[in-house]
Amino acid sequence: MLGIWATSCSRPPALIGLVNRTTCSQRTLVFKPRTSLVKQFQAHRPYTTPPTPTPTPKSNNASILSRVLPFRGGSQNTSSLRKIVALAKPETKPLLAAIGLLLASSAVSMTVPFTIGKLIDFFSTNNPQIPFGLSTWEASALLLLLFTAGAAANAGRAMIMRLAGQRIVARLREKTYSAALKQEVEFVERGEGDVLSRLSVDTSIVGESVTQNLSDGLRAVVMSSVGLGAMFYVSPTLTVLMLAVVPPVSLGAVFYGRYLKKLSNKTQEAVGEMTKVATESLSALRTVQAFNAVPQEQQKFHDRVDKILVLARKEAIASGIFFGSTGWSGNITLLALLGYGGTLVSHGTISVGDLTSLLLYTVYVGSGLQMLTSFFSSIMRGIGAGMRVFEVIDRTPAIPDDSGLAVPPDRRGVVRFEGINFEYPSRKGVEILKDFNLEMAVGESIAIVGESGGGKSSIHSLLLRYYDPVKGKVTFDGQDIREFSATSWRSIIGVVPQDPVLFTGTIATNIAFGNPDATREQIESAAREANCEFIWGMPKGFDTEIGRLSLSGGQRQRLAIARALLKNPVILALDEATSSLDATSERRVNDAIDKILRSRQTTCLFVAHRLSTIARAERIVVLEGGRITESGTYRELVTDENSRFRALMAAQLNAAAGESLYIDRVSEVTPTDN
Ligand SMILES: Nc1ncnc2c1ncn2[C@@H]1O[C@H](COP(=O)(O)OP(=O)(O)OP(=O)(O)O)[C@@H](O)[C@H]1O
Repeated sequence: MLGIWATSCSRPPALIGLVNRTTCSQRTLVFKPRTSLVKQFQAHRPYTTPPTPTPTPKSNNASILSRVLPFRGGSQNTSSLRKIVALAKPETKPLLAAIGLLLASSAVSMTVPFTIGKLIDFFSTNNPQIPFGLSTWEASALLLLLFTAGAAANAGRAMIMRLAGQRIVARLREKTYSAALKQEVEFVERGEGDVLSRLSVDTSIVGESVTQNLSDGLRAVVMSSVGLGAMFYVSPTLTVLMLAVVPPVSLGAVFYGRYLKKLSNKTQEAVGEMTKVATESLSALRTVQAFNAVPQEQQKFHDRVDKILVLARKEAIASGIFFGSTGWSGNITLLALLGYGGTLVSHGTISVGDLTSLLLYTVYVGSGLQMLTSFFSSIMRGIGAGMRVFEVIDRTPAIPDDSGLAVPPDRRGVVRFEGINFEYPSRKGVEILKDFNLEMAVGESIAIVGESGGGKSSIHSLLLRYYDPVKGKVTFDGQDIREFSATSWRSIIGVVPQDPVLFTGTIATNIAFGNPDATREQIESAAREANCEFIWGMPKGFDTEIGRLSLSGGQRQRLAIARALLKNPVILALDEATSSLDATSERRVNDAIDKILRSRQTTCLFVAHRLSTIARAERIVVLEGGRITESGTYRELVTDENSRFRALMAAQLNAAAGESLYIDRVSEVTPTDN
């Protein structure tokens, strides 16, 4: 009886979560861009997400629910529950159909114990009577039809529910993904949003809780209530005897459920730690192998896996005790029922068939109660997962991308950084830029130089509105760029990052990234302008898959330049890779830059490290202590013996080679217009 339902119980929810999380972590390894991963794990400073406003419950029902549900953060629970229910709204029709089918199939299965009882009585009496005056064949055919209809209804219910669940998950994933893509980079890149696991694991849990759980929960309610009613009908005394076992088992289930939830949370955390270790070392496999740190990394991973095992052991012991004791108490009740029921049969109070029906109904009620227990724990998990998912969906990005004015694509204007103070949200109090001022005329090219970590790339981040300044403003044509919609503002800027990311796809789709409507001609022309001649040398040319290529730093940079040029940008932000390129690559990149400077009216802001690039800019500004300390043409700064620029470049060049090498190199460079 109880033993039967206990052993038939599926894997505890916590374990399901564990498996899913592991799968998700594997996905993380595949899809996460390397740079952001490394940044995520190298960042030791905690980043606090802006608090999500806690919605207040609107209806009385909601506040009642919040008191009933044993979960922290009542109003968030109810709001999450409400949103989960709202998600199921488009599926109302299929869900209603499934509920109808569920009731039909449950009604059929509830007749099984009754039918078996009647069959036993039928075969054990001398003069059997079939109800409604049916013949044996007719009764058999009717039963066969009934059970077939029940099975068909059950199959239909399962299919409809599963499909509806998957559609809900799909919608939820898309909503979460588009909400995540609109967040400011800080939220996603620093991993605080934990977007990937919300996207894969939490959305599935929510989908399960609306469909599978709803279906199981309803079935459980039908099974236990109808079963109980039938039992009272057959024998009230025996029913009361059987019910004696319910309170202790329910109490045990509550304690077990809570313990399981606690363990499950700890397990999720431990799995998260394990994933972090694996992601870190796998994304830096070259370093791990170069330093022969494989055993060290294995040990780290082993420690995390061990932690999960310890928790799994606790969970195994708890579930063993719970299911063992419920099974034991169930079987004892069964014995008591059999003993007492047997006496009633021998006294002729009830028939053998009635006793059998009663025992079978007891099993149904038991299964129903068991299902209700897991139904509630799954609902709890669904609500918890929903809270995590809706946190992303409902989050207002710090820099909204679609509100604000549109910038006409042909608008030209002066770009000004005016009295900017800037610090990263994760490093409050550490000022990267202090009263930073810079004016860029239309079509002017400026190279920013300065010490590593001085804030050069941060200027690009402000220009692109990945962040907003704490004080001051960036203006374009006299207008604060915060007045523009971020999407529209970014559409006129071409970006060449330090470490360009190439996406899965062909060379052509990568150059056309963000410009899916670009023609092949436009793509080829941008590639030509960016000196990407290597593409024509490939057997499949522009249709070569990126995944199969191992491109050099210079090639990647030129592809990124082509990608930026295809946008026909008004402003070009180029962040030069710190690592040096080989002489040919450097020349090809510089030639491409030259072409842009000569042929376009594009305002260019270079974060430059190489002398050969720096020399190409019309103006060089030196960034020190968060502000510009020097500005001038290359020749002006290089010929001024006391210039900060000279000192900086000298320090950056090989110190061992000394001043002479520096001077040699300086004299090798032939600036364009300076
Ligand atoms: N997202 C971030 N959150 C917190 N701090 C950051 C972030 N990005 C950069 N920093 C820090 O801000 C400072 C300036 O960084 P930035 O990348 O702008 O310097 P940089 O001059 O471009 O350096 P490099 O020449 O080495 O590329 C550094 O101390 C860096 O560690």
